[in-house]
Parts: sequence; structure tokens; C-alpha cells
Amino acid sequence: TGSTRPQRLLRAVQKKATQGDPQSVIATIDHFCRHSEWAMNVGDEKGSILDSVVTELNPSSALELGTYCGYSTVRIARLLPPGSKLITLEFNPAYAAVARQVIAWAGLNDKVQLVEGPSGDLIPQMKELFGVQTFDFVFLDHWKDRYLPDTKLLEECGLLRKGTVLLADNVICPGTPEYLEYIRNSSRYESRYFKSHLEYTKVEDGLEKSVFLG
Ligand SMILES: CCCNc1ncnc2c1ncn2[C@@H]1O[C@H](/C=C/CNC(=O)c2cc(-c3ccc(F)cc3)cc(O)c2O)[C@H](C)[C@H]1O
Ligand SMILES: [Mg+2]
Repeated sequence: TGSTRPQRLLRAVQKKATQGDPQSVIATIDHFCRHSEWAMNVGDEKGSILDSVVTELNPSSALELGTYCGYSTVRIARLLPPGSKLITLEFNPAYAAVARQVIAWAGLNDKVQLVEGPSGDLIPQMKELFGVQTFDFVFLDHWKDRYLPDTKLLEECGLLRKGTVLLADNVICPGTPEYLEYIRNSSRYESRYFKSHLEYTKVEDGLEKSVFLG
């Protein structure tokens, strides 16, 4: 029984990245994915767009759907002001275990709460379990056919407020057609497409940034 790709990615982080240095964790994962084994992290090019959205917003409460190895978790959490919290949801225990160690290596445990379980069950429990009122920022990067149902669930659970920003990865590749159709035609959102490329490739992809209007 060999190792999995996420485990090999984690081993690279523990071998090459500096403990407590999120930037070196990010650089190590990008190098690993570019030169050793491709993995579906948001990557450096789309990651820079993610950084600029988070920096501009300066969110106090943030939610990530789909932790995977924790790459975007580290990208977001490293930019959060003191006292802010990023809740990240991951339903695969093996990925959650790897992500916890990546987040710990980056020294970001105090800013991140990784919750294991499916978003559909956890979103309705956000208020009672984690004392969340509303989210300032949501990063969607889990199964692409779950972006729309989970966005509607966030609305129904009163977890979005006037000005909440949703940022969705992969709206071109693999694509999230139902989500784009809904969010671009809804009078309750103001959306903008950020053209970029699929992580570590020349294939087109992009991020959709949508502001909830209340
Ligand atoms: C029902 C449960 C829903 N609720 C859930 N609740 C909690 N956690 C959930 C839920 N649904 C999924 N997850 C977790 O999130 C992660 C899933 C991430 C999915 N990401 C992609 O599929 C993708 C593909 C490509 C790609 C592009 C080109 C290619 F050629 C190949 C691949 C690129 C990209 O940037 C991509 O993000 C993780 C693996 C999975 O366990
Ligand atoms: Mg993605």
C-alpha cells in the first residue's frame, strides 16, 4: 500500500517548507505540483486573484467549501487580520488529515477551523456549532455540482449579509454551468469574472466573484 498524492504533497511540505512560514508552504506546494505531481489546488496564478480579493475585503469570518490539501486554506488564512476565523469544510477524512498537517506546518491553527463532514449537513449548523452570525467571504472549491445547492443553502440559513463576497473556483474548467447561470442572472448578486488559467497549465479557467446584495 503506497502513499497517496496528498500524502506525498504533505511530505514535500514537511521536508522543504519552513515551519510557521505560510509563504514557503505555498511555494513548496506550487513547486511540487508544477514539477512533480499535478494536484487540483487553486495554484499561484488564480491564487494571486484570491489573495487580492481577500486582502481588499479583510474578512472577519470566512468559509471555504472543499479543503482538499489545505493550499487555499493557507493562502486565505495567512491574510486574515488577528481575531478573524476561517472555517473550512472537508468531508474526506484522508484529505482532512493531510490538510490539518499542512495548516499546522504553516502555523495557522489559530486562524483556521477545519470541520470534517459534508457541507450540506454542516452549513445549517454553522450558527449553533461555531457561533457564526454571517460570513464576510466564501470560497467555493468543492464538487462543482454542489456550488449552486450550497449557495442556496447559505442564503436560506441566513449566513450571507449585504456585501458578502462569494468567490468560486473553476467556473470554466471543469466548469460550474448551473451555478454561473443562477448567480449571473440573479438580481440578488453582482458578479464579475476573473479570467485566468487552470492551475499549473495554459488551459483557460477563471474565478467568479459575486457580491450578495441582500
Ligand atoms: C456531496 C458533498 C458536497 N459537500 C462537500 N462537503 C465537504 N467537502 C467536500 C464536499 N464535496 C467535495 N468535498 C471535498 O472538496 C474537495 C473537492 C474538490 C473538487 N475539485 C475539483 O474537482 C477540481 C478539479 C479540477 C480539474 C481540472 C481539470 C482536470 F483535467 C481535472 C481536474 C481543478 C480544480 O481546481 C478543482 O477544484 C475534496 C477532494 C472533496 O473531498
Ligand atoms: Mg479548484
